[in-house]
Amino acid sequence: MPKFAANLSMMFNELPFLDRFAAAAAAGFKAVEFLFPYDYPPALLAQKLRENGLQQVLFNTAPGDIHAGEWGLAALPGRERDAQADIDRALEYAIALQCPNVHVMAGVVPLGEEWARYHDSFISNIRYAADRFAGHGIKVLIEALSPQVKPNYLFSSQHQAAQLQQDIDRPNVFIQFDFFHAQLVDGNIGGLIETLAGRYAHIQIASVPARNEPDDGELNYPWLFELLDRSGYPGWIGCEYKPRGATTAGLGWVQPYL
Ligand SMILES: O=C(O)C(=O)[C@@H](O)CO
Ligand SMILES: [Mg+2]
Repeated sequence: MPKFAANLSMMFNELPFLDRFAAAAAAGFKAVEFLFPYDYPPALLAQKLRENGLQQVLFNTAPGDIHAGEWGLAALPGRERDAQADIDRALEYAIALQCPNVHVMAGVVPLGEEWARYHDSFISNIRYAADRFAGHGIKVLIEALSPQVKPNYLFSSQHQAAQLQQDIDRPNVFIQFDFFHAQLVDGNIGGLIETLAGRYAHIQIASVPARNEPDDGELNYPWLFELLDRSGYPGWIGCEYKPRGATTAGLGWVQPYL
């Protein structure tokens, strides 16, 4: 049976952020993920999780200067100190929130820059994160982002993610397999579920192409959920979608699984 985590950055947006925990629990979710915890002290977020009987299953390292076009620092040559400080800060939150996965965001490669230099910085910073997190049993996740959402991100394909994972060569580094991006870039989601089995530790879902509830569009989600079960996927599935209307009104698709 698939296990679903509410994404509190996208879902329950009708409410202030700290109220979304209770709303997710009231809707029947047992786990949550979100992009960034850094506006709140770790103890406050831990309290929200505890009060609502929720498990935190994923968050990201800080994005850097979003207004300057940054979306993660781990691949940026010359920014190693900042990237590693962000990784250290994420580790503090992961420990406080008992969160098993942290997505370490790579960053954007500006046009005209040499991709290989960014690749090498990414490998080195992800190894740093993996070694820091290993003693705490925390996994480092890397995620391919489609150009439609994040142009010139370091990597966009699941095949690149798999190659990077191999190059990084650390046992606690896994792919964050987002079906929305994967369908836009690679297709063949069923084939990827099977060929990459064991190499992804977290999944995210949304309809394609609208990125709404996973009950419409190109992907047949009930079929994919069965395939994930058959493939023995043990992890969480993050609901990283933009509700078409009120969040609770769009939860019909998840009712059989909660
Ligand atoms: O955009 C996504 O997809 C994510 O999962 C974010 O965490 C990173 O852009
Ligand atoms: Mg995602």
